[in-house]
Amino acid sequence: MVISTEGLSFNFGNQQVVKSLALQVPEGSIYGFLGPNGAGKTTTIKLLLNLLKIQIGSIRIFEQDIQHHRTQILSQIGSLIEQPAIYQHLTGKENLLNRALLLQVPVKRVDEMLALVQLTNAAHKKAGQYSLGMKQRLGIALALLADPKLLILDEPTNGLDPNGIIEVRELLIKLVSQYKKTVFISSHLLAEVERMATHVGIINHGELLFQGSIGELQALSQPLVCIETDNTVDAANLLTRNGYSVSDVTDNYLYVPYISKQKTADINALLHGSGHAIFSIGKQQKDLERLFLDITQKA
Ligand SMILES: Nc1ncnc2c1ncn2[C@@H]1O[C@H](COP(=O)(O)OP(=O)(O)OP(=O)(O)O)[C@@H](O)[C@H]1O
Repeated sequence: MVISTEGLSFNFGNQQVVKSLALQVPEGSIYGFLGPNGAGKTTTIKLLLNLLKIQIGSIRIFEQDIQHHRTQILSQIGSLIEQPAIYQHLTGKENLLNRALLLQVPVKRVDEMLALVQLTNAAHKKAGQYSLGMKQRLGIALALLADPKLLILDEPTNGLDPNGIIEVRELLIKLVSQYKKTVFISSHLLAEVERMATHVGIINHGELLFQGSIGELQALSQPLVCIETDNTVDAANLLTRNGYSVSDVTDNYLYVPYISKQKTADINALLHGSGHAIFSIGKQQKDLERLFLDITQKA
């Protein structure tokens, strides 16, 4: 594991904002750390980066305890929390050159990083004139300058337009697939990370409610048969009278728990035989956003 925490808890005064967290972040993963606003994501990230002092529990990064190997571990982590620290009056390239000098990184990395985050054409433009998406990418380039093995990003897509979100997403996928990095990314929107995350941790009120691969998360949701028909209320009553349970009814659709292909065909025949027009019928996995809301609202 690249990150593993045990019994990690944190209080602000008498408010417990992180509760006995056991994070497991595998090497080479894009780990989506999800939770609604105020769930405790930023606090957890600050603990991982040693910006807040551990009160209870332990953190191991690269299989080493952060309290004993702080400098060594942190030199291998690139991070972006809240707004990237960018000098607005300097160009993108000057920002990177500045940091490269500070970190004693070979200057040729600057052009490589500009190319990686697709800012080569904007290298000589003042960072203050960058769009939000460009600033985030510059922030990621700054975080990558020292070639860290692990990238920790706190809500990097916050406030970006759909194009900006896609650009950041594609960059992160490239970092993992081509450059073998591990990426830990927090978000309050599942939709933003579900297309890139390989693993997910869902936190609410400081507690980890789910952790696993994206496949394991999907497997939690029960598949449904989604039926598009003319009179959904009548159709739902007919199905109920015939022993089917109906999960949901809307103006155009009704949903029945999926049992088997044969049962789906039986439902189709039953509705059709009773004069209902079936416009479409098919198996549907509950969408992840719904599942995310279910998980976070139960807590
Ligand atoms: N410095 C602080 N002093 C006191 N309470 C704090 C402090 N920082 C955060 N909190 C509280 O801790 C809780 C968790 O906050 P945190 O910022 O970790 O959540 P989050 O999941 O990152 O939310 P967001 O998406 O809104 O940033 C919140 O109730 C917040 O008000």
